[in-house]
Amino acid sequence: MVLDEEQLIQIRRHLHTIPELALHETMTHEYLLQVVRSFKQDYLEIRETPELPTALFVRVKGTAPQRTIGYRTDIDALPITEQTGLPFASQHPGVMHACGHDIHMTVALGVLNYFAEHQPQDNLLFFFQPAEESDYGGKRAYEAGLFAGKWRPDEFYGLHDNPDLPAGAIGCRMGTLFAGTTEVNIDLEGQGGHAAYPQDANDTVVAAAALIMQVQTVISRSIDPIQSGVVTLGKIRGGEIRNVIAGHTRIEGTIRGLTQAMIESIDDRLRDLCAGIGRSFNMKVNLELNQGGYWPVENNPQLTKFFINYMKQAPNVDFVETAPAMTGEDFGFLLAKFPGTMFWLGVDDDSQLHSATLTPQESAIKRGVDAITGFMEARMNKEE
Ligand SMILES: CC(=O)N[C@@H](CCC[C@H](N)C(=O)O)C(=O)O
Repeated sequence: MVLDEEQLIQIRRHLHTIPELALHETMTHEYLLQVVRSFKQDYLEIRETPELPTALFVRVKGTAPQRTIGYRTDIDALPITEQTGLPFASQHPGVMHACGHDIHMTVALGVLNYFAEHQPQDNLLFFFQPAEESDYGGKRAYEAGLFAGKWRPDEFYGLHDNPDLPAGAIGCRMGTLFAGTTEVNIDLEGQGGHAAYPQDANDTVVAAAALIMQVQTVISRSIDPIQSGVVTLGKIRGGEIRNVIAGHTRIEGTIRGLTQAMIESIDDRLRDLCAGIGRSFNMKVNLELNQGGYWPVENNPQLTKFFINYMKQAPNVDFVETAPAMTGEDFGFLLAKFPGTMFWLGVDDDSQLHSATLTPQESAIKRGVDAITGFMEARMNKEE
C-alpha cells in the first residue's frame, strides 16, 4: 500500500520523538527497519552492516536496469534541548532533530515505499546514513567498503531541508551547493594555580581569550573579501571554579569555505595563530583539524542540469535557483566518489536549522516525495 500524507506525517512525528546523536542511532535504526519491513517486499533487499551498525541499506530491484540510482538520507540529531512545545517533541533529554533529519528520513521512506509498490526500471539504492552532524558517516560507509558490487550507486541524490524556502519547494544550483568544513579542536595546556598567585601559574583562560580574538581576524584580514569563509568557535571550556587558575582550556569550532583551497588557507592561518599563542604565553597549544568527510558539496554538471530542468517543468513543483550555502554536509564526500546532486526541500519556518524551535512544515514531506519520485521516473527513462 502506498503511504498517504497522514501516514507519512505519523512516521515523521515518531522519528521526531526519538532523536539520537551521531553513531548512536539505534532506536532510529530499529524503527526504520520496522517501517521498511512493513512495505511490500517483492523487489526489496534489506541489508544491515555490522561495520556501521546504525546504517541501513535497502535495494530495489529494477525491471530492466541500466544503472543503480542511489538516494541518501541522514538519520542523526543534535545535542540541543527542544523548545518547540510540540506534542510530539523529543523524548530524549538534550537531543533534538533540530536539522530536520526526521523530515529527510520520512521523505526517503516515502520514495522507497512508492517504488516498493511500483517496481522501477533501474535499480535503486537507499542509504540511511548515520552521523552527518559529526563523525562523517558517509565517509565511514565508503571506507568500510559498503558501496561495493551491487551496492554501488552509479549516481547519488540527497536533500536537505531549508526553512527559508516555501514548504515543498525544491532548491538547487549548478556547481557548489554547500561549503566544505573542518572541525577544529584546540587544547591549551598551561599551569593551574591559586587565583591569588598568577605569577606562579600559566593561565589558559587568558591565552584562550587572546587566541579567540586573533581568530576573528582570519576572515576579515587574511581572506580575499570577494571570496568567503567562516570560522565559528562554538564551544569553550576551561577551569572549574572562580578562584583557581585554569591549567587547561579546550575550544571547539568549525571552519567553512566554498572551495578546498579556501578551507586549507584558513586551516593554515589557524595553525600559525595557535603556534604564536603557544610561544607568547609559553604554553602548549594543541590544534587538531579534522575535515572528515565534510568536503564541499559539488553537484555533477550533467546530472544536475537534468535534475534542474526536470524540476523546472514538473507540474506541482516550485523550483528555486539557490545561492551556495555555508552549511556543511558529508554528502560532499560521497559526491566526490559518485556523481550526483544535492538539493534543498523548502520547509518554511521562521526558526533556522540548528535552532531549538525549528518546526518544519509537514506539508513539505508529501510534496518532496512526489517531486523525487517524479524525477527518478524521468531519469530512468533517459538513455545516459
Ligand atoms: C546541514 C548542516 O547543518 N550540517 C552541519 C555539518 C557539520 C559539519 C562538521 N561537524 C562541522 O561542524 O564542521 C553543519 O553544521 O553545517
